[in-house]
Amino acid sequence: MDRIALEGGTPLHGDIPVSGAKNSAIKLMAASLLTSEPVRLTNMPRLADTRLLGRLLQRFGTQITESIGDDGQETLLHTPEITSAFAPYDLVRQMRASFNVLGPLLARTGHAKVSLPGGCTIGARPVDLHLKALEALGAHIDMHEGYVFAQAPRGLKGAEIEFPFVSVGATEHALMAATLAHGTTVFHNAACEPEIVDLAECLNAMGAKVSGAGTPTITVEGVASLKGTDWSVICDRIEAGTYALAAAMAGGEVRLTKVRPELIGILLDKMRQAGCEITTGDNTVTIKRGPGRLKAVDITTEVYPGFATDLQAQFMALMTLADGESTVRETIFENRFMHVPELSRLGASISVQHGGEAKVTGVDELRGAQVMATDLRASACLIIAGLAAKGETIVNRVYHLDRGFENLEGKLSACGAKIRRLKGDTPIEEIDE
Ligand SMILES: CC(=O)N[C@H]1[C@@H](OP(=O)(O)OP(=O)(O)OC[C@H]2O[C@@H](n3ccc(=O)[nH]c3=O)[C@H](O)[C@@H]2O)O[C@H](CO)[C@@H](O)[C@@H]1O
Ligand SMILES: C=C(OP(=O)(O)O)C(=O)O
Repeated sequence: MDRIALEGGTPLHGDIPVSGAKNSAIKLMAASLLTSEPVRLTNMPRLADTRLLGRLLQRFGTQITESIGDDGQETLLHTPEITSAFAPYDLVRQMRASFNVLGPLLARTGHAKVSLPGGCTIGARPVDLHLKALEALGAHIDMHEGYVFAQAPRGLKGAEIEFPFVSVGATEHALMAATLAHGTTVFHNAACEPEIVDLAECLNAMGAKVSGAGTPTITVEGVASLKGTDWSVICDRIEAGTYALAAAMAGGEVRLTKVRPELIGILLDKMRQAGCEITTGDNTVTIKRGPGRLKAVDITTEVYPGFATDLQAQFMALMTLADGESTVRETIFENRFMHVPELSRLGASISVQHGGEAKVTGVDELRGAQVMATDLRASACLIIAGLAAKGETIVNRVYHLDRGFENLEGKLSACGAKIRRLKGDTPIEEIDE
């Protein structure tokens, strides 16, 4: 398994282009199942998750062609016919969002058998809201041997659906299914994340009738069929935020390009409060940090437009070196502090309290050590910490990172970071060569 080696202490200078969003790309790929015509996704990130979902879609009969065009990397997905509506455990367990093929398969064919999902181990992450929403749309759902068996032989039908709490995945899942339902569906308490808007707009370009995406009430008038389209994947706000925090941690001056600054507004406010100098342009964000120490700032994760849970670990890394004590509250997932013991190996001072709260007391320095990446964003947090730690940090188990960050070493080393990938089982003693 690959590892990342970092030599901390070098300020970053340069441009970092932000890729298309993983969390949008994978839903858009699933949405392509809703039509027999080709869907061309541009500004596509090439990630372990997009590759894995591609393999799953191929099992259903999707033909996939990858190329490069005017809007970056492209993936053409074409499913003239669903040849199988079976999503096996081995593929679905590796990535939570692959469960979202259930709705499109069901809407298009009237039946599907999909394994219960896996994904980052940051909480129990049940799929009850997904299944209740599909049932409300008229699906008959059975579960046995770890599989969901769904049937709607006469098609799905529109319904009024109130989510008891906000779920990004359940909103996206039910939204896709509702596009082909008979009649009108209204979702209340829907998620408002930018990736939902991206999905809804792409579905509309395919001929769906979705309105209200980006607000808590989404209305979908079902249509008989959808057509193909070309769609540019929205920028990855989590990747953008991660590099903004990396620049703040390492010092120097970094300009993020191909980004929509308004999507990371809350993060940038928190970084300004901490003492970073931040300027935004139409599609750029510049982060500058001088030699002084940053100030401790508190954060609480919330649904969009609040502070993103997917940036909590990376922000905590920044706070480990800030002046004072900061409180980090995690309200979305019940087990998303797995990075804390790993940051402690680097010398951070953090105590986790009951109820999803961590107190971070800034220390004068971090020192390089071997650490273990436990999930995707935790991996990014360890990379950020390693950029400032004295000496060498080795991040083990980087396959998590490869799920969601395209060419991370390339992007950071282009700005002067001393970072490299150690392939496979390179012995630790060879690391200093
Ligand atoms: C692939 C993808 O887009 N992943 C993102 C998505 O995950 P995901 O879609 O899994 O996140 P949700 O918004 O659904 O989860 C929010 C909370 O609801 C709970 N829940 C969810 C569904 C359900 O049926 N029952 C239930 O109890 C979850 O356990 C969690 O505690 O949104 C999260 C919150 O912004 C992000 O951290 C993830 O990066
Ligand atoms: C938690 C994440 O991914 P997933 O939902 O696929 O596990 C993430 O992107 O941070």
